[in-house]
Amino acid sequence: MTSFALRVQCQSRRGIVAAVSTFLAEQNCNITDSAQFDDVETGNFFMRMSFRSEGGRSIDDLVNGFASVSKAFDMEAEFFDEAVKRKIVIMVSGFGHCLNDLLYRWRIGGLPVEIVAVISNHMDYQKLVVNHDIPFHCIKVTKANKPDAEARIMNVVEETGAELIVLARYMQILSDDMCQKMSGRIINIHHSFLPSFKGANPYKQAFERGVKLIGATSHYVTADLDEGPIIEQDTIRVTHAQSAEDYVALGRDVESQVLARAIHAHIHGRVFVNGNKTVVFPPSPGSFASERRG
Ligand SMILES: Nc1nc2c(c(=O)[nH]1)N[C@@H](CN(C=O)c1ccc(C(=O)N[C@@H](CCC(=O)O)C(=O)O)cc1)CN2
Repeated sequence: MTSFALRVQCQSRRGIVAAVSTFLAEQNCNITDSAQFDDVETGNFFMRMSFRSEGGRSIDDLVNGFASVSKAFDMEAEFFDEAVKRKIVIMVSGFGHCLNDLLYRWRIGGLPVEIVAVISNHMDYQKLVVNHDIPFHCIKVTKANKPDAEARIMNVVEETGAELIVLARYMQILSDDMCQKMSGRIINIHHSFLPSFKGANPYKQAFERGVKLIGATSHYVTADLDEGPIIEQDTIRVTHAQSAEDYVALGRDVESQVLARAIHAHIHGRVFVNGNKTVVFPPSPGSFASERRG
């Protein structure tokens, strides 16, 4: 029995949930999980439903059948098969802890994606990546060659059919054009609890400010550096006795965990961009793939 999901966003009005659930029942589908959010400030409505098709309906059957409901409520609607793995490209610079964490989670089945390529502006992690039988591309970036370098990056994305780029501590600022072209399809991990300490060296900034908490933020990438819609965040405590170098070491785990949570939410269709914010629905039951030995 196939497990599908449906994402809906539209202007809020009465009857949306009733119309969608009635449609699914009429298609012999059994709803297994449902979440919705009615943003009274913006009038935007968001819904995500997981369901099992007990009548052998295909995605195309559902899309075609749903057209009248979608039109009636002027919806943006997307059906997807929850078993189909999203294709992702991971990008990294000099700090490889998030990449390493993602590769481990992927290897044990904890991150159900297809990693179609890893791209870096350094060679440090070429062996690690190739040892996972994943294509590795080293694309050096300078201020002079940035347009050409980004063209090569986009070539990898297009040739592999990647739906998502993950910046796993990739430390190059992407052009406005690339951010526009890939809007909602690039996730970054920033090593601070945004909006504090944007830009380069956030741990140094935090140390000089004398904070008692450091953190990490995963967000969609926009042209405005580290200003994109936030998907996930977390923090850990620090003390007066620790240095900025200590923060770098202490921050690794929280950065890796925050990024993994953000990617998990995105690939399961649980994240909706709502202006400069996001709506993030909780994981569906059983959505954490059964892990196996690493
Ligand atoms: N257009 C965007 N590009 C990137 C974003 C973003 O939000 N919008 N996030 C960054 C990641 N990042 C912090 O998380 C970050 C990366 C790089 C820099 C920076 O100042 N880089 C300098 C130096 C680069 C180098 O010497 O290697 C630069 O690019 O000129 C600040 C913050 C990823 N890209």
